[in-house]
Amino acid sequence: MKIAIIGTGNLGKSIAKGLITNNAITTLYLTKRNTDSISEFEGYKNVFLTTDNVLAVQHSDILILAVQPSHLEKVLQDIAPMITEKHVVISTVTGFSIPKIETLIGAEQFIIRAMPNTAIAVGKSMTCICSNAQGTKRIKIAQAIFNRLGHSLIIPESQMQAATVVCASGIAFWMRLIRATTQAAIQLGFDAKEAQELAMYTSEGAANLLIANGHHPEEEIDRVTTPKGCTIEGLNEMEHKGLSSSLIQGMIASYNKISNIKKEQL
Ligand SMILES: NC(=O)C1=CN([C@@H]2O[C@H](COP(=O)(O)OP(=O)(O)OC[C@H]3O[C@@H](n4cnc5c(N)ncnc54)[C@H](OP(=O)(O)O)[C@@H]3O)[C@@H](O)[C@H]2O)C=CC1
Ligand SMILES: O=C(O)[C@@H]1CCC=N1
Repeated sequence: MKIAIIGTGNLGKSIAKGLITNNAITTLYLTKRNTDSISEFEGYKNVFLTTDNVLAVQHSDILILAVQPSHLEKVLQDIAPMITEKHVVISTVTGFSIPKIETLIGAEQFIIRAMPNTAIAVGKSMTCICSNAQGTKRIKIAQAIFNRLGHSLIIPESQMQAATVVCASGIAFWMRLIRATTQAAIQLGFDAKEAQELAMYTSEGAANLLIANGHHPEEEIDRVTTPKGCTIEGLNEMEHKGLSSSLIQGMIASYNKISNIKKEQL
């Protein structure tokens, strides 16, 4: 696949790492205005770094847009004349709707929105995908890319804002939970490195139990909470202090912020 990542920042670099590690490219063009900060990708076979978005578009079939929301309109205006029927345009940009992308490059183009997360760098992204009417003809290509770099789900565009919070911001939320678990483990006597090891692999085990068994989390919790034991004591104390409630409220705040980002684009 001939892929270009337009805007190789935090997310773009993560996607590039995932694509390179998984041998998912024929050529890969990585663009940003200052390419010094992506010099780590120099020297990879068939990977090209450039400040020239138009050049990247001309040499690629799949265009992954990963600039900040306020930069996307100008980027699309610049590359629109170069976009042809060979291109599939995949935007990862938060709050920038498909109808708005259509007004800038044309509704006849294959337009897909994808919401991956930074775990794409290690082939473990949960990526939600939607498309315009034309893009439904190419959505399998996007799914193939994102399934190679993790797990994907096709959703209606109306759910993209929620998917951004749960999956993309979700990485940061889970990191904070893992950090808090690590801090507790240190207080309970482990050194910092061991504490993080315990937190990381226990959270991986919890997720894998659900993935493998398809159970509801409470079913797995019931297997751990020995009557009158230490686990239910800890869980109930966490709930008295608002663990579930603060997570839910944080995610709703995150969701509402995206509405403001959208208004700023109007
Ligand atoms: N970070 C994440 O985990 C996720 C981010 N997203 C979305 O992805 C997008 C990028 O986010 P993130 O990676 O965090 O942001 P970054 O700021 O890290 O990356 C954006 C990159 O775009 C480059 N850029 C800006 N203008 C241009 C231009 N005209 N041409 C080419 N490149 C340009 C910038 O580099 P330079 O200034 O050198 O040009 C910068 O490195 C956002 O829209 C965000 O909502 C979605 C899911 C997850
Ligand atoms: O924080 C943000 O706005 C972007 C979108 C989701 C992850 N990072």
